[in-house]
Amino acid sequence: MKHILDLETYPLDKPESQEYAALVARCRERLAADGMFELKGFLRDNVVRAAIDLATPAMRTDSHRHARKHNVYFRDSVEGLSDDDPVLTRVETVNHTLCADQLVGNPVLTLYDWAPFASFLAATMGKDALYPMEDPMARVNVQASRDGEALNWHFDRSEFTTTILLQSPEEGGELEYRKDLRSKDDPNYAGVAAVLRNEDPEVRKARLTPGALNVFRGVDTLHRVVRVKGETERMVAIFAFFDRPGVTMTAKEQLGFYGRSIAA
Ligand SMILES: O=C(O)CCC(=O)C(=O)O
Ligand SMILES: [Fe+2]
Repeated sequence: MKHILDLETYPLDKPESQEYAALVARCRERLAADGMFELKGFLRDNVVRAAIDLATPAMRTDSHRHARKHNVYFRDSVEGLSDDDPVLTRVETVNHTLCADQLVGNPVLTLYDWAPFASFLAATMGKDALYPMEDPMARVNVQASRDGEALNWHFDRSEFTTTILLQSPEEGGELEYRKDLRSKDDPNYAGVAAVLRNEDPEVRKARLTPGALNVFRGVDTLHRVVRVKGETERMVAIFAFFDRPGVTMTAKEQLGFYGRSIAA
């Protein structure tokens, strides 16, 4: 793993060490303060390059182009809101996805299956454990956004999202986010509508660095990727972990997300 990750700076292989404890503490502080932490240079530069080179040809020919209109909840309706409520304004998302079965040999999969990675993420999130999925498609995705495209405003369905940016576009592609916009007890619809109108001064923009590990609390943090501009596509690896082992998607979910389905 030392050829893939910078284990001198980020000693994920030494969970008993003081350095590991200090790293976990730093990540937890950032999560509490910013709703996000970023570990720059986590994936080694030559590995980032290899991950891009391996994914790019398949991205051109085999990726699933997913274009959809959705609201921030990815739901058709929300109890207590009329269908024309500004909170349910539909925004457009376009991106291109490669699934784990199309990433064979890619170092992002090697990282995903390395158990200390899941343990480290769990520790930063204050969880006892996290487990990789058993779904042959959903485990790891590499998503590309091309000129004029982006993942639009949404809350995540899972509590945390774990990504590594592989390639930045020439322009755009930043992660724009509004921390703690809602909570379990308060959906803050007025606040959601204000962000959608571009009227919330607390929205922040993070320019992610290729190779950096990024973890954020997307369940209460409204976020989007800024529309990409230019020839170079934005490419990001997205890692799916759950707090129980053996999670899979149904065939219907696979079809909905990826336009095809394969059995686990
Ligand atoms: O592409 C990114 O940086 C964010 C991805 C994201 O928000 C998601 O997968 O839910
Ligand atoms: Fe998200």
